[in-house]
Amino acid sequence: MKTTAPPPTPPLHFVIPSQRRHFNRLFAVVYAAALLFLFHHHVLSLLHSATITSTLLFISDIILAYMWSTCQAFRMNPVHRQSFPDNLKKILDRRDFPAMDIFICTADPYKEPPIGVVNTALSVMAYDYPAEKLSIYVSDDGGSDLTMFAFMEAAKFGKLWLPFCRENNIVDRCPHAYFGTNSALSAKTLEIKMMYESMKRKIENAVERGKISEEYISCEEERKVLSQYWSKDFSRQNHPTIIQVLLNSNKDVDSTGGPMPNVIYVSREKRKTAPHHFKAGALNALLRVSATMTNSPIVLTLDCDMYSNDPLTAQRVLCYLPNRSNRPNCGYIQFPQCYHGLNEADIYASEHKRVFRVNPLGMDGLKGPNYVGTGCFFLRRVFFGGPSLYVQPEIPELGPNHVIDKPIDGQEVLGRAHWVAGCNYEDLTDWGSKMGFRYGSFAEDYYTGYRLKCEGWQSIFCDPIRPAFLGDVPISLNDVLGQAKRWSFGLLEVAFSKYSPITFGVRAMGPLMGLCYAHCAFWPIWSIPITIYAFVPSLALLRGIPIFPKVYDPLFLVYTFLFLGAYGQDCLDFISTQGTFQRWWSDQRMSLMWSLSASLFGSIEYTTKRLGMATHGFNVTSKVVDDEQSKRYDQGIFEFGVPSPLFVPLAMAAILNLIAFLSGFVYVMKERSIDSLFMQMFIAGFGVMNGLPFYEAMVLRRDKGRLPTKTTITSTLLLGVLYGIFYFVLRN
Ligand SMILES: O=c1ccn([C@@H]2O[C@H](COP(=O)(O)OP(=O)(O)O[C@H]3O[C@H](CO)[C@@H](O)[C@H](O)[C@H]3O)[C@@H](O)[C@H]2O)c(=O)[nH]1
Ligand SMILES: [Mn+2]
Repeated sequence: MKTTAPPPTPPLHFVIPSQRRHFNRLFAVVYAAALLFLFHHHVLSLLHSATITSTLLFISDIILAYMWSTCQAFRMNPVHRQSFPDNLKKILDRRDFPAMDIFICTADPYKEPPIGVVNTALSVMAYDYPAEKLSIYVSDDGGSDLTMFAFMEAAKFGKLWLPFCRENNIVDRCPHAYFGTNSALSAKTLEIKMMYESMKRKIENAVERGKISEEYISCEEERKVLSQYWSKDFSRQNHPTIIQVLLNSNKDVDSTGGPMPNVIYVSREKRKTAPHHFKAGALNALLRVSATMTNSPIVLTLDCDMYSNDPLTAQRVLCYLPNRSNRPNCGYIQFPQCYHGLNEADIYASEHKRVFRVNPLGMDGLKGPNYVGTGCFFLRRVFFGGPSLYVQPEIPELGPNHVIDKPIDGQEVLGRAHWVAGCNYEDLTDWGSKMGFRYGSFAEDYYTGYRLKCEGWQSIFCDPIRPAFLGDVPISLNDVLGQAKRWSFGLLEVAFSKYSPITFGVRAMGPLMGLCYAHCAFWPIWSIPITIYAFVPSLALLRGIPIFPKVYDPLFLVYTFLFLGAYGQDCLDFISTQGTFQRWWSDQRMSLMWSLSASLFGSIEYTTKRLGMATHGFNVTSKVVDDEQSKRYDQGIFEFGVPSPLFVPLAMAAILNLIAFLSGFVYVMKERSIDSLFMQMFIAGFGVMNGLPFYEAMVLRRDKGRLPTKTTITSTLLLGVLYGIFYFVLRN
């Protein structure tokens, strides 16, 4: 009898190990040997005569060596993936696509303009996916009628926008992005554009005036909903739960009669007496509310400033989830954070290429990337214990297998939804500790992903050529540093907790994965060596004191190799992930600035918190753009403007390095030899190169974004004090 082979199934994805792994492994061995040589020398010279400078340099080099060694874990086995959503239809009928719940967080209508949040929502409502299987949940931690109003408008506009995208096969399904880039418009398109502009005007007008004009409220029903916000004791920190089903896929249809996705607005209850755990708390409230209403097996989390850039993304995820990935226990698919509107040099290194694009490739070759807070599709099941250890929620209706057979706008469902969004609901439950998004760190994304990995979940990194999501970046240096300060704080909370990756993580998920997480958690301690290297060599240079080996010393070669090796490899990693040399230069400069300022302040704040001296809140990054600021940003000019303490250590280092370099030059001319001071001259010169935007902002610029004179003066005075201390220390 003839047997016929089953028809070959077309591939949904494949994975290719990076060729670079061989080189990386070899290079790691050579580099480690050089490090041993350096430390051999350090120990000998400390034993011989320990000075303050040599001790400080020793400490710096230990930390740098720690950062380098842990970083190697990312380099041992990077992989690249490709997925083929086009093949999906040959395997899976559209009717069998799993349902998805999409969470969008917003927290402040003045820092996060509602029109932006609406654009994000519309971009995912218009996914190329059966609309009735999508439910969009908006979490409004700002408890604002402005956001509610914006979404009422969006629900109406969506009924035109979705069929329009479908019929015209639009790829940019974020209206703002679409109308911003397309100029030749047909009559139909112009009509939609006018509708969009009119919605935008209303929403922006309401935000500008802080209240919604009478003429914008089109019916009694809308007034009733909005008036909930207008009661006397309603405030952002004190209000009852508001849940509003704005679109119901069982009832609402678009302008062509096709189904619409569910759109549900949620503002969880807030009381001043109950902790609300910031974004993690908001996401957990959404997890529960959505469980009572739709309970889809797949959950996407999105920040309000990150819109979908590719309608196929939800289908792409089905190439991996559920159970199609060859990776056992794969619990989530993470897309990188990519951004639009970066200036050419990306002066603030807002791409965060290492964190979002390079390191995840390395982790994907192990057990998968970490969660980065947005653009991540989870199996709902991951929020209820490890793959083989189910943690039962306190009521069975919240469990991932619970089936809902009641209408989402019925009393029974809504009643339960309100109850689980209550601010005391989590008391005495496992939410935030064993269930849901984890509490205890401002980097709730990092921490949650980390704990899921410890429980045995794995993940997949998906970085398609057309970015799946595009986000906004902060465009002032103060915002950029403020954001990095919050991250530093959050990471230290994990690094020094009982779940520290270095002790707990390494055991729970194996050495290489553990080292990856340990590298990130301790990232803020870069501030120690960078601060020391920014100040100590130059202070010594000012007084003509050599502290490094002379040029013909073999140790000089070791230093050169270590510096060039680390920088060179970093540059290679960066450029080979669609980077340019110019952007790499910005990236290395920002790394120095984050360490010297954001991490330094983050560490100080963390210490004061641990000592019980202060408490801190989650400072939401502003997404509002000032026209003048934005013009300067586009020209690649640094934006200082405000007299922020975050600028002070940076300005101090910039000034010191310049003076030291010049005075070093004078010494060298006098002595007619550069041998003993070369390394310090080089370090100061390097500081000057990186400090160029500062000199310009202090002296040459006259625009509003210059460095405030107050900051320059403060920095100079503090530098004087530092020099005084150093002078005193060196004499003794
Ligand atoms: O109490 C809060 C505070 C914030 N958010 C939301 O959290 C998101 C992220 O806040 P944002 O100020 O934009 O933080 P970023 O620094 O830009 O975000 C990065 O860092 C955060 C952790 O610090 C992660 O949650 C983000 O996903 C990640 O993009 C936004 O959608 C906010 O609306 C809330 O819902 N409730
Ligand atoms: Mn953000």
